[in-house]
Amino acid sequence: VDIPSNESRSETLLQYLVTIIADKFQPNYGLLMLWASLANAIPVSHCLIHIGTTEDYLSKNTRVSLDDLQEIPYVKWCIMEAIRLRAPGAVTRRVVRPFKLQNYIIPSGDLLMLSPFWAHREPRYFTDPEDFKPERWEKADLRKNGFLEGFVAFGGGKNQCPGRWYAIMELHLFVTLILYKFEFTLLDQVPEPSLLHLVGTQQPDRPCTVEYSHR
Ligand code: HEM
Repeated sequence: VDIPSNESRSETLLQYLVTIIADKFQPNYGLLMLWASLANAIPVSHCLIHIGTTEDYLSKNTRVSLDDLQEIPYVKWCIMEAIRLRAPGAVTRRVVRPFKLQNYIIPSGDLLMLSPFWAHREPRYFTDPEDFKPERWEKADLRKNGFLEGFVAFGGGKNQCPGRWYAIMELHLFVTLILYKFEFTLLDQVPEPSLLHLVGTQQPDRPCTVEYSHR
């Protein structure tokens, strides 16, 4: 599909991403979008709206190197903040040996669960936890693969998600490419996330229309 710049189209951005085949790099990013939004519950759209309406550094580049990504940490902070706010609902472990936790003996066979979603709402670790504040990630040593204290979206211990840095790098690249290619205008107010979909596939609590065009 060869799309002339600025031509208006009726299909959604997601439809467009899934069907384009003109550029050898694009189909993978379309699929990645689907994977990220459907499988990992990351509100990339929120992140796009935020960056698209607050940042002005995007040019017409269509190729992005790892060095380029280092120059735009703000996009990465937005991604980390999106992951923090919409982290997985629970990480589960089966107890194999009884052990004492405070005053309780936890018997073997029990399931222990940690909720990254709720843990990320702990004000001791994240001030104004419900707010989308990408700047809080400035303190994290992301270049050296360090997270913020209290951030457990990828679990922990020896079974911590082995795909975490790959996932973050791909999202960083994907969001950056989308913003290089498209310009977004927000036509509605930014909706709240639907309370019926706290984890899993995200949905807004009301329609949110965004106009997009080729840069
Ligand atoms: C933003 C995206 C992602 C999130 C939020 C995420 C989150 C998680 C979480 C919470 C766990 C459980 C960790 C634990 O039990 O302590 C996990 C495990 C795992 N993840 Fe991810 N993940 C993501 C992307 C990926 C990707 C892209 C891959 C593969 C390329 C991947 C591969 C795995 C595997 C293989 C495990 C099982 C590890 C084990 O049990 O030893 N994940 N992930």
